[in-house]
Amino acid sequence: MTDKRIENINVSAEQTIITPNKLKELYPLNETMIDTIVAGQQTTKNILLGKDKRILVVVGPCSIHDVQAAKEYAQKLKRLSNELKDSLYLIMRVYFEKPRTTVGWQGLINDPYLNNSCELEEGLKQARELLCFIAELGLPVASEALDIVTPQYIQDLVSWTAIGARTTESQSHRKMASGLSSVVGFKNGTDGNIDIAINALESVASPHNFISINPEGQVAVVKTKGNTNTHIILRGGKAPNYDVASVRDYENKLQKLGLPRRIMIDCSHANSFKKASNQSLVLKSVEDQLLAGNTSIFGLMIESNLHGGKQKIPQDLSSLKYGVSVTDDCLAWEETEEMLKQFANNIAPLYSA
Ligand SMILES: O=C[C@H](O)[C@H](O)COP(=O)(O)O
Ligand SMILES: C=C(OP(=O)(O)O)C(=O)O
Repeated sequence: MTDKRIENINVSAEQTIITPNKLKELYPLNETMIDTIVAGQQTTKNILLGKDKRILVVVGPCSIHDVQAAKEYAQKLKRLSNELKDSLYLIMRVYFEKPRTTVGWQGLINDPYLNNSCELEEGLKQARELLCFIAELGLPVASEALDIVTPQYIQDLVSWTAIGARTTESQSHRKMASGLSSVVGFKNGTDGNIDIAINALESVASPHNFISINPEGQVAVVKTKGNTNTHIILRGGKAPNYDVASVRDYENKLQKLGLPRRIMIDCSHANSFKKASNQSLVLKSVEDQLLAGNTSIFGLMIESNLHGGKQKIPQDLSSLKYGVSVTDDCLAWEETEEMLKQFANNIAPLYSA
């Protein structure tokens, strides 16, 4: 007999989960957290607009897979941020959603137990609990918005947002970003295409309409006002793109389109050939460019963890090494601290006037 099913042929299960409002009731904000987020959103905007001359540094693990290790990292970063606050504004990379080139672990929200059980509700709970902890510490957070529904659950705790290289050209991501309250950075494409990131700036500045969920979890049409607090992020492509000539080229492109010449440099990814130790070379080039008078580079991204390197997720999770990345190669905390202190010290003359 002919199988006449016409839908859900490739769907194996469907499960309703907690609503955004219910998750927020479980992990509510207090005054300290709200103060952290307001300051984080406002300061990143001021740096983007050039009103605050400090360099924004988005630094932290490639991905969060262990909430305890992330809390330990956040405590260290908070201390360092107090120390370097005259020239650098440190904001922690707290990335819960990983875009993959093909397949692989997709982050804490998607698979919090790292065993393909994909307990997404538990992932959302762990993510929100961690964000509340970091906000309570007084440290602002940066995250990538990859899934277009999850912002309803956690975005109130995020002060800066990335749209990744694999989704910068996606209309759905641009529409979602047009409604975000934070500054949003768009990466160039994995092949190095910068035009898709520049086009994204124009798209997200406009109001949009799209279908998502509301805080009660009902399907809703979201109408956005458009977000003009946006910028491009140079992450390298077929070749690195942080050098003086590339940066000038992108500044000119932005200027020709009447867009603000504001650029963040990602020291990792294709700019480092995915080798964590190369991030210091990128940082050195940024330092030289700033000292030579560059005013378009306002921010940096660095991938760093408690311990250096990376590891494959083992079958036997008891052999997972604590504080080591399960995605991209990361700098160790001590190297990160040393590198940022040196950078802050070297660019200090720019802040002494
Ligand atoms: O930032 C992390 C990775 O570079 C990104 O998620 C892609 O990873 P993959 O190429 O290993 O899938
Ligand atoms: C996935 C990331 O970067 P990209 O989109 O540049 O590959 C990331 O920053 O974690």
